[in-house]
Amino acid sequence: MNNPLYPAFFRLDRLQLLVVGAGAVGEEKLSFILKSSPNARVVIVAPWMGEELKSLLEEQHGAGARSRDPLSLVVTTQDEGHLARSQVQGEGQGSQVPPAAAEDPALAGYWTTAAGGSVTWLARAFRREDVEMADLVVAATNFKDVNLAVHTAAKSARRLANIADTPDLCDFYLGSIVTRGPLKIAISTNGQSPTFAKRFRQWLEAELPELETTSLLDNLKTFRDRLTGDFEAKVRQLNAVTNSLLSATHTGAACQCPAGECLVEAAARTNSAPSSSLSPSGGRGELLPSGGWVGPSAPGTEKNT
Ligand SMILES: C[C@@]1(CC(=O)O)c2cc3[nH]c(cc4nc(cc5[nH]c(cc(n2)[C@H]1CCC(=O)O)[C@@](C)(CC(=O)O)[C@@H]5CCC(=O)O)C(CC(=O)O)=C4CCC(=O)O)c(CCC(=O)O)c3CC(=O)O
Ligand SMILES: NC(=O)C1=CN([C@@H]2O[C@H](COP(=O)(O)OP(=O)(O)OC[C@H]3O[C@@H](n4cnc5c(N)ncnc54)[C@H](O)[C@@H]3O)[C@@H](O)[C@H]2O)C=CC1
Repeated sequence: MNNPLYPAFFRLDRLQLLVVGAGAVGEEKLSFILKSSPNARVVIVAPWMGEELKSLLEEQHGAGARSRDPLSLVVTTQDEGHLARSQVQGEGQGSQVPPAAAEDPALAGYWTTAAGGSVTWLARAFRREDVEMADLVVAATNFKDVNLAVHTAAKSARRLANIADTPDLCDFYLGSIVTRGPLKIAISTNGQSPTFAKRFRQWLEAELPELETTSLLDNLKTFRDRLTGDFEAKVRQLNAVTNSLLSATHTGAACQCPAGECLVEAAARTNSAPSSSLSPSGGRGELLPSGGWVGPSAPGTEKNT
């Protein structure tokens, strides 16, 4: 097996992303990026923008004609994750929009999200100095030579680059993404079958219940925050409760919590690790909603993992 990819989870609110090309592929990349990271800071460079991407940006923030005069754009949104046309302020929004983009005469669109993200569109062809304003660069134009020029510029400026039509030139691949509350799953097939990544994402989305997954992780956080003792004791106790969780899912069977109890307490008894006073609900038992974990079988139950 030759699959040496190393996954990492980027904080896109702390990085500047440049996407070159805004057609079908640019739209696909951006729709997944913005869905997963509505707080992302994105600059798009492309002479024209595809209708689907325009709709994604326009529909989600309501009406408003695109304008080349950024000062005529207005702030409107309230909803987290939704994009709204907003006033570009080179100085005030300096942390959001690179000054070079805010001052660019090609500025053709600007949207912000309530989550703190922004999308800035420069309607012109790529220039190699564009990479200077970015930490991460995605090239998604329909011209191989333009994509290659993006790669060359990114590499000479030591920026990380994704070149959508040439996996061999990519520093990183974009993956399929599943989000369930605090749980984020990224899927890659090492570039072999993006369609499988998409299908596997859809399967996970269907199998992983939103509410239960979220409440399980929220409760585990509460449980974790309440633990006392040294690092080893905490690891032991957390392994104890989650070991029981994995055992229940390993066979694919739903968890069999005794009525009114939960896996935390069952684990506390069988592993005699955390006392029931450490259970997140103070003994009432709410780690798992009644009916238990209904996700897919756990792939393995290695110790201490
Ligand atoms: C290497 C990589 C680089 C990168 O783009 O990061 C790459 C490269 C290429 N994709 C191509 C084609 C398609 N890509 C998709 C879809 C997705 N592609 C994504 C990622 C990646 N695609 C990276 C590897 C990820 C991995 O390791 O598995 C996903 C997961 C994430 C995302 O795009 O955000 C997203 C699914 C999101 C979702 O739905 O969850 C579909 C299906 C569809 O659109 O329905 C098709 C058509 C069917 C097919 O070919 O499978 C082509 C040929 C282009 C051509 O022929 O012209 C190349 C270039 C080549 O392989 O040479
Ligand atoms: N990685 C992936 O998942 C996939 C990659 N691809 C590849 O992605 C590439 C892009 O395809 P589409 O989006 O369908 O093309 P498209 O024709 O829909 O869009 C091209 C975009 O590039 C922009 N563009 C053209 N010249 C430019 C320049 N000099 N500077 C900046 N932007 C410029 C255009 O304005 C437009 O926004 C193709 O080469 C295709 O092989 C295709 C499917 C999936």
